[in-house]
Amino acid sequence: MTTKPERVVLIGVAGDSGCGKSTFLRRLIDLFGEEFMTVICLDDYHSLDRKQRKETGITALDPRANNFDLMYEQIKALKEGQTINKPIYNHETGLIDPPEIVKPNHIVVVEGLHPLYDERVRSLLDFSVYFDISDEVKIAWKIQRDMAERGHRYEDVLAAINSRKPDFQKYIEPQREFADVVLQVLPTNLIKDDTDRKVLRVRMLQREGKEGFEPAYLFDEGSTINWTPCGRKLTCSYPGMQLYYGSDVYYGRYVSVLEVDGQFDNLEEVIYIETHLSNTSTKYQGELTQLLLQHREYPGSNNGTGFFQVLTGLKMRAAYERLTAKEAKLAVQV
Ligand SMILES: Nc1ncnc2c1ncn2[C@@H]1O[C@H](COP(=O)(O)OP(=O)(O)OP(=O)(O)O)[C@@H](O)[C@H]1O
Ligand SMILES: O=C(CO)[C@H](O)[C@H](O)COP(=O)(O)O
Repeated sequence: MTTKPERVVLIGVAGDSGCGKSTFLRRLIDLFGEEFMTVICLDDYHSLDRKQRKETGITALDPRANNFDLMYEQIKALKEGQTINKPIYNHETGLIDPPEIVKPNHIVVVEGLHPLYDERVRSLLDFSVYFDISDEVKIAWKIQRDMAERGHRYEDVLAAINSRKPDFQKYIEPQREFADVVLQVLPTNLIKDDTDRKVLRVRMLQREGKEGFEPAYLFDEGSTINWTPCGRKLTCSYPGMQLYYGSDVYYGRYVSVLEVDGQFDNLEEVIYIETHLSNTSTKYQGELTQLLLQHREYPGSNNGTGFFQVLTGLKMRAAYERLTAKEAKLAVQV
């Protein structure tokens, strides 16, 4: 950590395992810097270890396998600037290790399965994102990772995903109602019956009416826009690229929706898209493109997943700047 923070800004990153949270966290570190930001993985609040879960048949997604009282107390303490003694869940052994000391930092990110599940924890968050990956894409990503990197068999990966599904639907998915941004990753509409899942349709749902959060928009705020970018300015090989902007109602609340379907052939040309967006919370024209270019090797950099992850990160930075400026202002007033 750099200096002692005046105001700890708390960010929630929610989603199932294998949905791109770690990639997003790397993008946040690029924006905020490692020293400035501390990540708390909520797996550390598992109250049942792997053996106990196996014996009881309770999954890690089930709230009964997690200690929300301790999670709340400790996250609240961090937000209040206090140091905590956080438990550690060891994914190698499946056991709960002795706790570690965590100090407050300017930005504290709580990431994992349940950052928005418990009403008390949720109320502490200053900004949140939920990664909503459709089953088709989730399977493709998980199979790719677990087979290539972890030596798992195709049938085992599929069985693992299916066995998580009931509790996922009961306890994890409903949290998307509470997120400020939901990133939906869906199969493309540009290729009929696509099974490759290389080309993706990605939607960024931005909550309307949150104080200080100004959703990004395409061309004209409040309009509905379908945009096929000019092929001379944005090179896209088959099946091309399609963008959309409009508003929708999500869990009974208004959201602004941005959508990118397709992939970028040439990342430098993303600037063309960026210049047609407003409220991006960039510091200079081209910053979004620059951030993407900085790590073209991150998964999804050539499509809407990377693009919207960067945009969400920029919105989090704006929230941080707004909240700390407000806090500083209040401090001056008293
Ligand atoms: N945008 C993307 N495009 C393509 N593949 C992706 C993308 N994001 C993630 N993946 C794939 O999914 C895998 C999991 O991503 P990541 O590690 O970021 O997820 P996670 O939510 O942190 O998972 P876990 O909680 O299990 O660690 C990556 O190794 C990669 O193979
Ligand atoms: O969904 C998960 C979050 O990452 C894990 O499955 C959960 O934390 C249990 O971990 P493990 O399988 O290593 O016992």
